[in-house]
Amino acid sequence: MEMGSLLPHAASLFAVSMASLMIAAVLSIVRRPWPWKTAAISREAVLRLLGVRLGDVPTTVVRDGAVAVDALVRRADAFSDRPAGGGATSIVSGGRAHNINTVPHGPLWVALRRNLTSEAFHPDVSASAARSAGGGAGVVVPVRDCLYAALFALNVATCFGDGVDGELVGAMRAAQQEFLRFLPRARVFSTFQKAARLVYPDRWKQLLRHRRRQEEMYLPLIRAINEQRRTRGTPSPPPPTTYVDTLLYLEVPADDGRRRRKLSDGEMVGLVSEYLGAATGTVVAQLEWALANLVRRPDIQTRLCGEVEAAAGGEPCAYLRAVVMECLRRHPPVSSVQRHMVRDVMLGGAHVARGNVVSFAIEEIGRRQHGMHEKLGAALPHRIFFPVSQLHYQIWTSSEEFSPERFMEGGEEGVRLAIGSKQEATTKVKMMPFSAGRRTCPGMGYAILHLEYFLANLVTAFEWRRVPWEEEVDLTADYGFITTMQHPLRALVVPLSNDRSTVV
Ligand code: HEM
Repeated sequence: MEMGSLLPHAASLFAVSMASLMIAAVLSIVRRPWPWKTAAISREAVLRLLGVRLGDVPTTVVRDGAVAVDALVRRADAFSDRPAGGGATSIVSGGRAHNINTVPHGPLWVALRRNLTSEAFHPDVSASAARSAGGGAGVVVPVRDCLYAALFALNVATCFGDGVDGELVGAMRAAQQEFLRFLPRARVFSTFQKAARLVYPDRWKQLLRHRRRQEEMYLPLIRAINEQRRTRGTPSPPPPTTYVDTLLYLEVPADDGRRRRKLSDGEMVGLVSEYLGAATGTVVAQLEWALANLVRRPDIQTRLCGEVEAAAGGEPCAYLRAVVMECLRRHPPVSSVQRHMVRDVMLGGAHVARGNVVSFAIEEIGRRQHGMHEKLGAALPHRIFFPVSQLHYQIWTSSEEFSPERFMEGGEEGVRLAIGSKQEATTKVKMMPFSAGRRTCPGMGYAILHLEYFLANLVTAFEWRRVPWEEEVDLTADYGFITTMQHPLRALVVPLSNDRSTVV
């Protein structure tokens, strides 16, 4: 072989070896314990300095209701998918398995969502679970933890039935809360997962540990229900009475689009975790915000309690609904919703490229206050703002004030809670706490039922007062996965039936 023909070969060999050496060097640095941990500089900050943004995508923020509804409802085809990385099931399965929240729009989404709205929330299923959960509201000490325990127990009953051991319910609750606190950190695995796993090996192990714990708790219960169903199921299986029942019945489209298949264990665990998480955290946050406002405004509390007591016969309670609506407007538990763009679009005069994310600032839409986006943006890391210029603000009267009266007859006009269809999208949009369009929250009716039920009972059983030796209740928000009170509510709770007082 001539020297001339060897040279390019040697050069490419040299280049390959150098590249391998560099990759090995980078990996060995990345996998070593990071010295800057001790210097209080985060791994994310260093990677960002180097221009690496794992799990991050340029984001356009929409702060105007009309633009939001135009996109989410009228142009739903382009705005139907969320960005990847919203759930452990999809991350752990490398995008092969999903829950409702993460599955791309298509036949599987239709099947899973229809099952939740038409089967699990069917009055027969909810009623049987509600009966079994009887008295789940419990005793109120301390507010957030107590509400969480009560709502979680109720949702476990609607999910698995009433036979779940109390200790196991407690363990499931602790695991679910820990998992939800961890979930935002798993976002780095949503894109370039292999690289992210090398950079964050401990975080990846943590994610797998969370997932295993859920499997260990949920799968035996799911299998027991399946077994019961099979033994009772001759000649035909009994009608479903819980969410898990509906999932066991369900057949979803197979990948080939022609056949049907049953859900896998992984999918079931993900769907159960989604149900327990979505149905508990949001409602608890709303109830805590509502009670905090009632402590600050005894006049509203007195009117509410009076109305509920007078309506003991079961008439609708307009003021109770107004308090719930005002709470959803003023403190929506989900501050923004995101869409992953499947194609280039023009939005409110701005060009948004395929692959980018559009974030709809639904809290701001319900409050109509300039400057809010900076606060929300600061809480969500790595946001890039392309403000949409077309702002048709329909300002509420004193939008920061908690005023249920605006939802009573003669109050402010043009408010809709659900904006599902293209016809409805022509009405004025003043708030959208459950979002709008195809992926709007399927749990809206269920959530409002629970909010009214719990609130009505809490204000008629107790009086909620400010703790006299403490500061006024602080309404500062903590914009996490769900928007909660930064300083959990403490209130003096006086049972209305007798005179014992309890500080919670
Ligand atoms: C006050 C209570 C609640 C609020 C404010 C709320 C709000 C929301 C919002 C804003 C979204 C995102 C919609 C979008 O991306 O356009 C959502 C999605 C979702 N919510 Fe709720 N939610 C609540 C309660 C519930 C309950 C009780 C459930 C019952 C299991 C539930 C299940 C879901 C599910 C499965 C999704 C994903 C829907 C899909 O991708 O098709 N939510 N919710």
